[in-house]
Amino acid sequence: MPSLEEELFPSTPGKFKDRNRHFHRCFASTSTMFLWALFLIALTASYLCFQSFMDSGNRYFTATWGGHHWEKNVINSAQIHRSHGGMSVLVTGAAGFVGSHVSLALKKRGDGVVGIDNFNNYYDPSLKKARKNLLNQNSIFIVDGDINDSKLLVKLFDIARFTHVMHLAAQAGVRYAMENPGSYIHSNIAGLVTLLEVCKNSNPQPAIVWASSSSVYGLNEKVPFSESDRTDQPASLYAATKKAGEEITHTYNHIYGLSITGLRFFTVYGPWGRPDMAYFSFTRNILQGKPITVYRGKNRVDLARDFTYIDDVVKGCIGSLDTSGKSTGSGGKKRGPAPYRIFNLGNTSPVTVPMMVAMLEKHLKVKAKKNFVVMPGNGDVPFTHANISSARKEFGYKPTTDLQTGLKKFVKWYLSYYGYDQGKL
Ligand SMILES: O=C(O)[C@H]1O[C@H](OP(=O)(O)OP(=O)(O)OC[C@H]2O[C@@H](n3ccc(=O)[nH]c3=O)[C@H](O)[C@@H]2O)[C@H](O)[C@@H](O)[C@@H]1O
Repeated sequence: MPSLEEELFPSTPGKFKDRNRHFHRCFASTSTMFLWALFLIALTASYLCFQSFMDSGNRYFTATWGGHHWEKNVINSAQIHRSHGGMSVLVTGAAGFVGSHVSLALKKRGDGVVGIDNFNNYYDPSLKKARKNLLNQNSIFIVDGDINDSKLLVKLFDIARFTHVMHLAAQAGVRYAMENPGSYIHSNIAGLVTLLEVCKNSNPQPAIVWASSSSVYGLNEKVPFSESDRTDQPASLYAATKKAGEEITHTYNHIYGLSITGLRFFTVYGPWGRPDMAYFSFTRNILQGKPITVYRGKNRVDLARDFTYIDDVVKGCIGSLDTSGKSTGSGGKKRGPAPYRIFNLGNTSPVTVPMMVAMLEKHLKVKAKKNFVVMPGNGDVPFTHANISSARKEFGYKPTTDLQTGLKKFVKWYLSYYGYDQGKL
C-alpha cells in the first residue's frame, strides 16, 4: 500500500529516482512541517481570538462570588424582619442612585434586601462604592456582579428565594447612547432578558418592578404625558431600549405569567444622585467657576423637565412593589394571567432648565457662567410632563417635594459629601 508520502509525491523510475526521492522526502518532510506549523499558528490564533471574544463578553463578570461566607451574607441580607407582608427583594443596580435609596427604604421597614451591581465606570465608581458602604452599614449585602451573568442570578435565586425583584440596573443617560450604543444593548436589552429568563424559571416566580423612562414618550407633543399615549417615536437609542424593555417584559408576562410593573421615571434628582445628570454636573462646574452649557430648543425656547425628587420616586417604587400582585407561573409555565402595569412617576410640574440653574445659583450662592447653545440633535427631547393619575389611583402616589426644596437638599448633601474646598470638588 502506498504511503501518504508516496501518494503525495509519486516516484519516477531510474537512478535518478533515488536522489529525486531523497530530495522529495526532504521536501515532503519540510513542507509537512511547514503545513503543521501553519496549522498550529492558525489554531493558536483562533484560540486567542476566541479568548478575546470571551473576555469581551465576560468583561462585566470579573467579580468573584460564591463560597460559604458569601452565601451566608446573601441569606442574612435576604431575611425578612417584619411579621406581616414582608418581602425579600433582589435590587439590581443597588449601588446606583435610585437603587441605593430604594434598598435603604425597604430595609428600614424590615424587608429582606440583596443588591447586585456591576460597579461599571460610566460615572465615578467611587460614588457607587460610597453608596455600597452606606448600604453595608445598614446590613444590606451587595453582590459585585452583572445581570448578564445568569449563573450568578440562578445561584442567588437558589439560596434566597426572592419574592420580588426591583430591577434598576441599566445603562442610563440619554446622550451617551451616541458614544457607546453597545452598553445600552448589553444592560437594557441583553441584561433584562437574562434576568427575566432566570425569574421565569425560578420557583416561586418573583413579581418584578423595573425602571422604564419618561424618554419613551419621545417626540410626543401632547401634554401631560399619559401611560396610554403613543410611545413609538423615541428620540434616542436609550429611549428605544427602554421602550423595547416594555415590550419584552410584556411577552414574559403573557407567556410565563410574570407579574410586571414598569415605572416611567421623570428626571429623578437628589442627594447621592448621578454625576452625569445636568443638575449634578452644573453644580460641580458652578462651584469650580467653570462655564455650563445650557441647551435651548428651536426659536430659543427653553427646555423643560418634570424633575422628580428621589424620596417621591422611592415611595412610588415601594408602592409598586406592595401592589404588584403575584406572578402566576412556576418552573417556566404560566398558570394564569398575571398583572402587567405601567406607571408614570413624575412630579407634574415641569421647570425650565434656566430656572433650575437659577435655583442652584441661589442655593450655592455662586453665579453660573452660562453658555446657551441650540440643543444638539443627540437624543434630547424639548420637555417632559407627567400625568400621574394612574399611580395615584393604584397606590396613592403623591409627590410632595418641589424642585426648589429638592435642590436645596441636594446642594446640602453635595457640599457635605465633596466638601467645601472648591479646588477638590
Ligand atoms: O426622565 C428620564 O427618563 C431620563 O431623565 C434623565 O434624562 P434628562 O431628562 O435628559 O436629564 P439630564 O441629562 O439631567 O438633562 C436635564 C436637562 O438639562 C439639559 N442639559 C443637559 C446637559 C447639559 O450640559 N446642558 C443642558 O442644558 C437637557 O437638555 C435636559 O433638558 C436621565 O439622565 C435619564 O437616565 C432618564 O431616563
